[in-house]
Amino acid sequence: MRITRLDISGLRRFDAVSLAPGPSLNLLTGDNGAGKTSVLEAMHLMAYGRSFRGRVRDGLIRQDVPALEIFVEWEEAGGRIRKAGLRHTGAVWQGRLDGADVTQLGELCAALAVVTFEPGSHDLVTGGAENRRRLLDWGLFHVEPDFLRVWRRYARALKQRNALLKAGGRTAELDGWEHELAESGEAITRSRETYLAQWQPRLTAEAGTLAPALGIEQLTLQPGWRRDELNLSDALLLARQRDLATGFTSVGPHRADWRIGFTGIPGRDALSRGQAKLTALALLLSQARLHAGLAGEWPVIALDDLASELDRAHRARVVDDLVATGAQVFVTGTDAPEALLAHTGSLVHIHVEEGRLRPEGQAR
Ligand SMILES: Nc1ncnc2c1ncn2[C@@H]1O[C@H](COP(=O)(O)OP(=O)(O)OP(=O)(O)O)[C@@H](O)[C@H]1O
Repeated sequence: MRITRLDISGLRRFDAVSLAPGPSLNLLTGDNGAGKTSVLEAMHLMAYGRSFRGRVRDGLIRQDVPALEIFVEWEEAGGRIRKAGLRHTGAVWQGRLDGADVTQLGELCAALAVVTFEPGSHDLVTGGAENRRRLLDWGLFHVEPDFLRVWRRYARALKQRNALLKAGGRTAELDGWEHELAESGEAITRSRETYLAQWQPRLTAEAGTLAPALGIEQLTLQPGWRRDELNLSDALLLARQRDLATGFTSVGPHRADWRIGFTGIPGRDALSRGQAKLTALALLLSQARLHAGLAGEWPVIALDDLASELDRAHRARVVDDLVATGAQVFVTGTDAPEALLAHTGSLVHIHVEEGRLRPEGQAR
């Protein structure tokens, strides 16, 4: 998919700006604090319902306005033009998709696919399980039509069971919600397992060029309970007394994680910061490639501050590979990385200056 128009207002320092990106490489340059990352944040917000730098209420809305507004128009591989709008006050949001109101933010997120690599992405590798779970489920939300429905069913049952646990829980009611949890939770886990198995060879190939010394070969799901010994229904029953004491559900796919297997180093704790970044990039790019295979089109790729994240050789390799795929790519930087200038024919260069956007070369 390719974004053909992006309007942003009231986001960080932007008053109201509009961008008509090119179909291939888009470079956003400008001084520190000019607003380059904010452009990627706007796309990310539409695609994920949150920024990679925190929630909307944590400072995303311009100081002097009540709400931020984003409008994105994009073209799908088959030529269909899609439009999405989002207005967010930090507490309340309104969304539109293709001219109709949406009731769930997830509808916007399922429509627009953006993969973002940013300075915090190493957290996917070295940080806690939540971001990894979210990344895995992002892939599934986009390619498995029923996944969102099953996931919501699980989330609802989990909320109900937790509420019952806190209230001292009656057995019959707990039985009912545990049945729901077990059914939907097993389905979520099967989907995650299948997806990871499809992802693994692509990750191995991507990591083989980006970070061959690490020997990344395996992706292993940790389902959130001892699945090799018992099914989720039994695991929930077995955990019930403990869960009644603590007031929350201790087993299930909401506690899942997945691990990357390294043969070249002892484990993820041995990764340098740069290696953690390369591993995260390999994860994101291989997932984008998997998405392209399963969904039939590449997601939009956003690479924030590429020059400070990667060395010269890796920058060139990543940019060259992405240009060859035909994906639409956005790159930010204080200067134009030489890796991009090698692609002048397909490059759209935008200058970001004090919250304004100007095609490079155009008079101020
Ligand atoms: N809520 C807000 N209201 C007004 N201005 C804001 C708000 N939040 C952030 N800003 C300003 O918006 C700008 C955000 O810049 P952004 O992080 O997008 O810049 P950048 O060009 O990517 O910078 P860098 O190169 O330093 O990473 C900063 O100047 C910041 O001070």
